[in-house]
Amino acid sequence: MRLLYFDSSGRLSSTDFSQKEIPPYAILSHTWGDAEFLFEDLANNTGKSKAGYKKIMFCGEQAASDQLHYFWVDTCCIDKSNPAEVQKAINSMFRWYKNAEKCYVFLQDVSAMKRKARSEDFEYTWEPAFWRSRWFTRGWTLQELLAPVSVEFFSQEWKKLGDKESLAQQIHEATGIPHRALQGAPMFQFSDKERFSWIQSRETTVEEDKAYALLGIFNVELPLCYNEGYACAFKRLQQEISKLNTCLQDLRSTDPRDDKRRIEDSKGGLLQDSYRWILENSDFQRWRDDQQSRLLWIKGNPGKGKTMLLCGIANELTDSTTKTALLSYFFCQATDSRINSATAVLRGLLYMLVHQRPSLVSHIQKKHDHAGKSLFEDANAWVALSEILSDVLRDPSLKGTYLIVDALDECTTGLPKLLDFIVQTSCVSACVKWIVSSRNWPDIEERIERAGQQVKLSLELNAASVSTAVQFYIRHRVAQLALDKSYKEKEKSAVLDHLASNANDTFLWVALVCQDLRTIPRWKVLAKLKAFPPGLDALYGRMMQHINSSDDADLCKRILALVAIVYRPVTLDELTYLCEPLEDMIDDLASVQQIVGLCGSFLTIRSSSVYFVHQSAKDFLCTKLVSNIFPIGIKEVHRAIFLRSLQIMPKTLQRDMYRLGALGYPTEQIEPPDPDPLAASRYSCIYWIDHLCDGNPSSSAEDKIWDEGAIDSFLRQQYLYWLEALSLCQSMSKGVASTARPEVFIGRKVESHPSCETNWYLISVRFSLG
Ligand SMILES: Nc1ncnc2c1ncn2[C@@H]1O[C@H](COP(=O)(O)OP(=O)(O)OP(=O)(O)O)[C@@H](O)[C@H]1O
Repeated sequence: MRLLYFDSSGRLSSTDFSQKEIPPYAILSHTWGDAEFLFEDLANNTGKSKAGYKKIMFCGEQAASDQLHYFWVDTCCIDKSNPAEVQKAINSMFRWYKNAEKCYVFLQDVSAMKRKARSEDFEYTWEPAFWRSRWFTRGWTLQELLAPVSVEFFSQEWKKLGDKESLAQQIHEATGIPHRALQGAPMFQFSDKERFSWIQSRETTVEEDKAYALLGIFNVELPLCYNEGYACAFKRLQQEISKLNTCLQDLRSTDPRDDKRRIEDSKGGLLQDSYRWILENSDFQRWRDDQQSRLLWIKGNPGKGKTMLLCGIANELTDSTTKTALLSYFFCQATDSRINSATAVLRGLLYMLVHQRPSLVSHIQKKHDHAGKSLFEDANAWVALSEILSDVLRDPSLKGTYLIVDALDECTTGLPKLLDFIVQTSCVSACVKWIVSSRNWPDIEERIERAGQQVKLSLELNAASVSTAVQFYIRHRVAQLALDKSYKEKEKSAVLDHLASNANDTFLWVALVCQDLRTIPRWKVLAKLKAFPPGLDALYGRMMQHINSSDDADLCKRILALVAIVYRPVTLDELTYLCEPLEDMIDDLASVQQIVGLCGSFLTIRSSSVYFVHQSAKDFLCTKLVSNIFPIGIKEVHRAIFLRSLQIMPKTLQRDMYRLGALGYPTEQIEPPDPDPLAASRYSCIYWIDHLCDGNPSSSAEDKIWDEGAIDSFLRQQYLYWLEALSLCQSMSKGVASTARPEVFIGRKVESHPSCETNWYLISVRFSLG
C-alpha cells in the first residue's frame, strides 16, 4: 500500500508500505472528475493546477488536523499502468478503507453556503443536495461508506457536514442501507440478497466494476478480467461467494456462541458476583498482563464452577479488549458427540475466529476447495484442522487473540493431541493467549507443564474466593426459592444455614439441592432438609437410594443406563422408541416426561432432549454404581439399543420420507415436515452401527446368528432408505463413517433388491465374533 504525506519541506510525497507495518492513515472517498491528480503527476511533480489536486491537499490537511501523518487517495496512490498493482489494489480496497482511521467524503455537488432564492431571503440547507449527491449513485462509494469505522462528510467548500453516525438517518434514506450496517455490523450478518440490493441502483463507469466493487463486501477475491462484461464478472463473483458460504457451512459443526448461551440458560443464568473475583486474582492478572504468560489453566474438582467462570471471563474479555482483538471459545461436553472431540474443538474455535475476521477464511479455503466437507470430517481431519488453525494464528492481521477451551476432561476423543497443540501454539504464537479449564487430572497437568510459561490457577487453592462466590450463589438461590415457594423467615433461614454449612464450596451441590427443594412443599422443608448430606457423592448416593426404593426403580434404572451410554442426548421421542418398556407411551410424551422426572435429579429435559444434570452425575453412575445401573453389563445395553434401532428403522424409513418429489435438493434447504417422520428414528439411523460395534462381542453364537440375520434383512430391504434418511438428517458422513469401523466390512454384491431396481453393492455389516 502506497501512502501520501507531506515531507519536511511541505512537499507532497509518497512511500510504499508493502513490506512494512502500515501506520495510521486517513483515506479519501469522492467521485471522479475530468481533471484528477494522477499517479504520473505525483511521480513527475506535475498536475498542481488540476482541479483534482485540491482534493489531495484537502485530504492531507484534514488528516494533519486529525494528527494523521499519512493519507491515501485512489487517484494517485495506484499505478494504473501496472495491471498486477491494479489487481491487488482492487482486491484490497475494502480492507484499506476498513483499516483507515478516518475516511473523508468529499461531496463535490453539495454546498453548505447560505443562498438567496429569488428576491426572498430564503435559506437553503444542504440536506436536499446531500440526498441527491452523485456520491450515493456510484458503485465504488458503497464500500467506502460501509468499510471504515469513521466516515466524515464534507461539502464542496470543505465544510464538515457530519459523520456516518450523525447523518445515519439521511444516509439510510438516501441508500436504503439498514442502520445496523451503517453502524459497522459485520457484512456476513446481512443476506447475500440484501447486500446485492445495495448496489443495484448504483453505476460504475466500467461495467465489470459493478461486480468488482462488491468483492470486499462479500469478502472474496477475484482475478480481474476487464473485457468479460458485467454478466460474466457477476457470475464469477457469485461462484466465489457460493464457495465461501459452502466453506463456512462445512466448517460449522456447532456455533460455540449458541453453546455458551444454552449452558448459561440451562444453569439458571450467570451471576456476576459469583465469578468476578477472578478479575482481582493475581494469577489471572499475571496471565492477562504479562506478555510471556500465554496459557492459563484453571483447575478444580467437579461442580466448583469452572464452566460458569469461563463464561464470565469470556464476557469480561469481550467487554474489555480492543476492537482489533479476537475472542474464540469452546465448551466441551462429554455427553454430546458433536462437542466432545479434539477436532470439534478446533472446528469451533476456527468458526468463531472466521466469523469475526472473515478474511481468515483464506487459510481454510485453499484446502477446502479440493477436499470439501470431508476436510473437517475424514480420518485426516485433525491434521488438516491443526495446520489450518496454526496458519490462522500466525496471520499478521491478528493483533491479540484470546482462545478459551472449557472442560478439557470432557474432550473424550483426542485429548492428548489437543493438549499438545495448545501447549505448542502457546509457546510460539506471541499474540495468542489461551485459557483452558479442567478437573484436577494428573495426565492433563503433565502435558500442560510442558508449556514453559503457563499459569496454574487452582480453585481449591483459592478456597476463600470460591467460598465467598458460593455463599453469594446460595443467597441468590434461596431468595428465589423463598419467593417461589412462599417460605416464611423460619424456612428461609434454615435452608440458608443448611446450604451455607454443607456446600463445601461446591456450586453444583447447592444447585442440585435447590433443584430438589423446588419439588418439596413448604411445610415439609424443615423435616426434609437434613436428608441432603454434604458432598456430591453422598448426595448422588441418596438420590439413587430414593430411586431404588420407588415402585419404578427398574424402569428408572433402564432409562438412566440408556441415557448414560447414548452418543448424543436423545429426544423424548427417541427415548420412547429406544427404551423398550416405554413402548406403550409412543403417543404420550407427557407421561414419558413424568417418568424421566422420577429419575431423581440425575436427568433434566431441555428443548425436548434428555440430558444428565451434570457430567459428575453421569460419572457417579458409571463408576460408583455401575453394577446397580448396568446389572447385565454396559455392552448388553448397547446391544439392546442396536436391536431396538433395527426394529424402529423399518417402521419409519421409506422412499421419499419428506415428500420432496424431485431429486437434487441441497439438504441444508430441506425443512422437516411436521410431524417429522424421522423424529423417532433419527438417532437410530446415525448410531445403530456404533451400538452394534460397542455391543457385546461375547454374546452367544445364537445371538450372533440372529443379529447377522436381522442386519442382513434390514440392509436388503432398507439400505437406500437408510441412506436417504442419513442425508435428510445431514449426517451422511457420520453414518457412512461408522461403516469404516474395524468391525464392519464393506463390499458384498447383491444381485437384485426390492428398494432398487438395478444391481448394487451393499454394505455388509459383520461384527467381529470375539
Ligand atoms: N457464576 C455462576 N452463576 C450462576 N450459577 C453458577 C455460577 N457458578 C456456578 N454456578 C452453578 O453451579 C453449577 C456447577 O458449576 P459448573 O458447571 O460451572 O461447574 P464445573 O466446575 O464446570 O463442573 P465440572 O468440572 O464437573 O464440569 C452450575 O450448573 C450452576 O448452576
